Amino acid sequence: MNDKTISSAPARSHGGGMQWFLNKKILFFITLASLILIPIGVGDDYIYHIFITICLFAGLSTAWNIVGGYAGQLSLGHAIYYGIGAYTGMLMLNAGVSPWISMFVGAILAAGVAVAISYPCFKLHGPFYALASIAFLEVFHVISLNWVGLTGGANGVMVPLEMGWSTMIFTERLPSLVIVFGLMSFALAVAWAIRRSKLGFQLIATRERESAARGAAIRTVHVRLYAAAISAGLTAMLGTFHGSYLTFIEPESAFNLTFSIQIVLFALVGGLGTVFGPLYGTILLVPITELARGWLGSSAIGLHGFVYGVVLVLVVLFMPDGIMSFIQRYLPTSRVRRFDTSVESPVDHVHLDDIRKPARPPIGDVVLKVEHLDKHFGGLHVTNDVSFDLHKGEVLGIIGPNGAGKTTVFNMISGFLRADSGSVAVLGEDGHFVSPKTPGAFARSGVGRTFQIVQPFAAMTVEENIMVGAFHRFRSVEECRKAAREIAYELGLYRFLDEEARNLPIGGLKRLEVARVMAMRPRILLLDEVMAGINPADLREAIELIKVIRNSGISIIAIEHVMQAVMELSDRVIVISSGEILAQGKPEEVVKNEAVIEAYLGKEASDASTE
Ligand SMILES: Nc1ncnc2c1ncn2[C@@H]1O[C@H](COP(=O)(O)OP(=O)(O)OP(=O)(O)O)[C@@H](O)[C@H]1O
Repeated sequence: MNDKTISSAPARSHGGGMQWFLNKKILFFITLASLILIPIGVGDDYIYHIFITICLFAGLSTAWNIVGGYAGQLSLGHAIYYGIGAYTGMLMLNAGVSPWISMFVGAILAAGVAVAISYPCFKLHGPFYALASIAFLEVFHVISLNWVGLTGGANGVMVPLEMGWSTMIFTERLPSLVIVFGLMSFALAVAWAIRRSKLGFQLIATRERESAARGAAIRTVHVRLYAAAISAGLTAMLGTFHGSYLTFIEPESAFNLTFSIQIVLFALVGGLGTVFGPLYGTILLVPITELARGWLGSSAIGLHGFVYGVVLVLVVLFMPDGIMSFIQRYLPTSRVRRFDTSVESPVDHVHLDDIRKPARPPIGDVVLKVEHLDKHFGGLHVTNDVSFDLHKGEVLGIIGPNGAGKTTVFNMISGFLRADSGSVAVLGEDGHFVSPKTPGAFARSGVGRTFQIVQPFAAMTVEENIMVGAFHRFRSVEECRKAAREIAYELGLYRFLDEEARNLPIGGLKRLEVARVMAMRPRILLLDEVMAGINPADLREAIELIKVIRNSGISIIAIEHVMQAVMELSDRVIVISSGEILAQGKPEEVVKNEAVIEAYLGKEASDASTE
């Protein structure tokens, strides 16, 4: 590995000339300070109320964004958790318990409810998940209306007006502003920390490509449940505060769909999945609607809906990724880059001269046993009694006509498909064979795979994509980042570290696919047509690179149509045709096999392959 070039670069930063007076961080701190200082400076109760509302919704929207933006689960039922927090606070205050305590009780209750609701619902995606979340909101609305003994039914719950910090009820507005500002800042800090943590990487990877995330050993359901619980807990804490602020709560306002939609809207307008987008979205929308309401009075009932609609249309037209994308485009970041992509070398090419080229070790014992795999899709018998072994350090090529069932076999030996019958056993690190069942279990037992149709985490940078794989091996973000840079360097992706994966050309995406899997440090590597569609120069590099990987002792199974690669790399070749193993043996033998020539290669290709 070439650490020297990677880590010794001088620090430099993004941005142009205006960085000295305004960047994203400074804007953020000015914004936060304004939320406290403007109302204090103006001293007007109504302005205080507007700023309290901004902080409340910014906090709620930030909390929602953890599950809606990071995890990509479009919940329209978040008022459930707000309502749970508000009712818990009110009921416990009536029983003499301070909101400072009930806030945490409400958060725990809401987190529990979020897990119970989300677990079955996470199987639903997009609009179906949104509809399910609305249905649950309605259930809570109906329960709160009818459970009169607990919630007071339609009459709601009031609290005695005992002023003070212990009850969170004040005659002045400033203490309420300070509390809600603190809660909003806490929500922002949690969202910021999550985005930089392993959980944040895993949530976004899950949102972008669930199958690739599962292949990288991410427990996709677990990470989304953590997100749901954290998001619900934060929402409930803000609900408890708001209950005390209003001193009254009833089902219509607590479990309200419009309220839920407002929370989502602020995050959408600000920038879905960004840390500070919900804050800016709220700051844009709440004052407009509140001021319009104040100026137009009762003649403007329902006006906020109109205002939201207009702003949403404008944002979709002019800032489709939200206000944050606008800020990111025009304001430099103060982030100091920890690597220098200006290194002189042609880093868009593989550094075959620089990277370790260990001598090839002898082929070892069996590391993977595939026995009698059978798979049907409806009436189609896709895999019929497929059995083979893979040895340590061996490269096994799989070839065959389109639709022969090669990828289906891959899916069964990486946990993405269950075989109808047959078994797959992987040699574990402890020297015993295990039979994993899920993609995560396969990954944990050392099997890493690429996908025929590349599966990048499009909205993440190249570095982040590779880090997602590295999290399988390393705990700390910095260790993962270092490992990701080293692998990016070796695979010729270093110059693109900061580039979003969606901007890479197909050759780059193929490399990224391999890089992510290599970051998992697999002992068995499954490559599904990684040479397809790349140019001859890249093909040469790719073949050499796979030799380096093989020489490091990793066992490889490669589905490949590019015969040059098959012939040069494979120690053994299996030919699959119509779901069955048609032939197997050394590459030079297989290409002369009459049945293989007939079914797959054709006479000319066979002659060319043996030349
Ligand atoms: N989920 C599925 N449901 C139904 N049929 C499927 C499914 N997946 C694959 N098939 C079918 O199974 C057969 C084998 O597909 P598979 O992708 O395994 O072939 P392949 O050998 O990898 O082909 P190629 O070289 O074109 O990638 C094809 O006829 C395909 O249409």
